[in-house]
Amino acid sequence: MAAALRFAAVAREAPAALRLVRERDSACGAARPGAQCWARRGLVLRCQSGAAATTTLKKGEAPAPAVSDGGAPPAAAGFTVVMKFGGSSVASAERMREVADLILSFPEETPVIVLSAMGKTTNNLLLAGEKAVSCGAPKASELDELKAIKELHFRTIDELGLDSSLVSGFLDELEQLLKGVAMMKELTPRTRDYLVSFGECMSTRIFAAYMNKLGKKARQYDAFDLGFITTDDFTNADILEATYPAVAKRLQGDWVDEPAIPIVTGFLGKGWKSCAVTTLGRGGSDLTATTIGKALGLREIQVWKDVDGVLTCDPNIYANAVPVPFLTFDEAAELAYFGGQVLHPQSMRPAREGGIPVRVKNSYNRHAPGTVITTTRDMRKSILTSIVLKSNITMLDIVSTRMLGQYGFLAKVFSIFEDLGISVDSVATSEVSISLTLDPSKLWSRELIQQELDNVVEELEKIAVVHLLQHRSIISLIGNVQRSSLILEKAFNVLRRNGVNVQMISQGASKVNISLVVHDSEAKQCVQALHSAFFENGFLSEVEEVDIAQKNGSPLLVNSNGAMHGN
Ligand SMILES: Nc1ncnc2c1ncn2[C@@H]1O[C@H](COP(=O)(O)OP(=O)(O)O)[C@@H](O)[C@H]1O
Ligand SMILES: N[C@@H](CC(=O)OP(=O)(O)O)C(=O)O
Repeated sequence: MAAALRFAAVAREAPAALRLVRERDSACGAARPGAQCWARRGLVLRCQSGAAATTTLKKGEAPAPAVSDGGAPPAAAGFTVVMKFGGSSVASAERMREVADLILSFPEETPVIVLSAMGKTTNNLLLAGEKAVSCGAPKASELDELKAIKELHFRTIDELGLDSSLVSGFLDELEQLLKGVAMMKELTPRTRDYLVSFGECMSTRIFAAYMNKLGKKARQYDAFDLGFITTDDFTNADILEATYPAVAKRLQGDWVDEPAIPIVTGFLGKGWKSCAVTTLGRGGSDLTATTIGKALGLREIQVWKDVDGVLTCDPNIYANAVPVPFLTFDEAAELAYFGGQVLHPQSMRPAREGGIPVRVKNSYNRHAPGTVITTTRDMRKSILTSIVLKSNITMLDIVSTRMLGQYGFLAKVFSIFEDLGISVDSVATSEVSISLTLDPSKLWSRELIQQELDNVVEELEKIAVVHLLQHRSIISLIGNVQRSSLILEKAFNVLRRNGVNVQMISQGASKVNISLVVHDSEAKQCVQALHSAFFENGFLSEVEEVDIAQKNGSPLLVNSNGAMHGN
């Protein structure tokens, strides 16, 4: 009774806020009530009471696009490139001016523009949501992060000479939403996705308005209304196949009706069952861009960042990192998957499938050549391409309690991970033992981490002796694994000289990545030492010299520092 009274009192205080959260979390409480939902080929269903959830599609299977006439897309609109600008590129009015100028400096292109949220807006939204859960409704309007978001967006609008009504509705709704979260004392993954969508929804509206003010016709799109159809895995949704024809049809159709540069929200989609706003995982705007590139069959996909391309290592770990001019999709995907934050882990897939080059450029230094990512490249002179660090991972050493020659051990181990829904990163095996690392992003994004680990260990202990090793790092050496002996020889020399013991080694089937597991406390120092050995001390020319000597029949000599030279 007391609880009911309290609830009624809160509801009176801010009914709009509660309604918002309830709408979000109801069966189909999408951003647009009654929004269309993609469910069956040739049918357009209204999303009501989860009606669309009646189909039996599995994850990865594609529902049909939201087109009921089944017609071919209209004549190609002539889009040539997609240009994605990340949060750092559009962090202020000044940056938006710069980006507009950059786009206009390519008059020969007909681009589709994808934007992320301004600056640190996504982080601020997430933090505001988390604080709202425990701050109490009256304080939700006073959260520092909300103030920072309001201040940034109003100031940007003011400095660009635009109308504040472009974002004021969003900012009011955002405040109501945070109050709602505060009242409910709960932030579900679904509400979290809706919450962060405000960032991209506002940045794209501001930028489109600014382009129009400059006299360049632009049209804003929310990806969840454009045809980005995803799984309902809130906070980390996968894009479904139906997205490609839906997006192509809409963008091309609109262009034919009235040409205007599309300005699309990155990072967002629409869950195919829930019809609610979903997000593609942090940094997901890269994936939005490559998806549009493939959908339209564009000549090139450009991702504009705040660095001169993909670098030889994370510049925050080691400032001597330098740009890598060329990468293959395989190399870029491994680099992203193993922790290189410069690209979203899934973003290479559409580009690879469409055979569309991806160019990583610096919006702060537009003339720098950047990195070009393609299907193949000349590997003859390539040894190591980049060093990537993924910290704070968990490693498991699993030793079978059965005797040698028992079959089915690996299968049993992996079925335990499958049953518990835990993803494995790197693996090294012998007949009776397995060492493996667990994907931290999968664990971090969920609660009860320790409990999950305890469950894994408990299950595994039924068939094996298990050692759980935490605070480990994976150092991934991305490069030409045709030269793996050379890479390993050099790497182990460096690590030995630094007194580091490698705890696990794994070379994936992709043949572009050798992973070494070390203790977290040694990891950064290892990356720095490896970087200076491979990239800073003439290693490549040293190897070339040796290659030539070997071709000429002279023996290979290695000195006490691990350096090689021909005779
Ligand atoms: N190997 C790497 N090469 C380039 N940048 C990297 C690398 N590893 C980590 N980074 C970090 O990634 C950042 C760029 O990615 P991101 O923040 O997603 O850019 P944006 O938000 O502009 O899309 C860089 O500022 C850099 O700090
Ligand atoms: N704004 C989202 C999506 C994104 O791609 O951002 P960025 O391009 O700034 O990494 C995020 O911060 O995750």
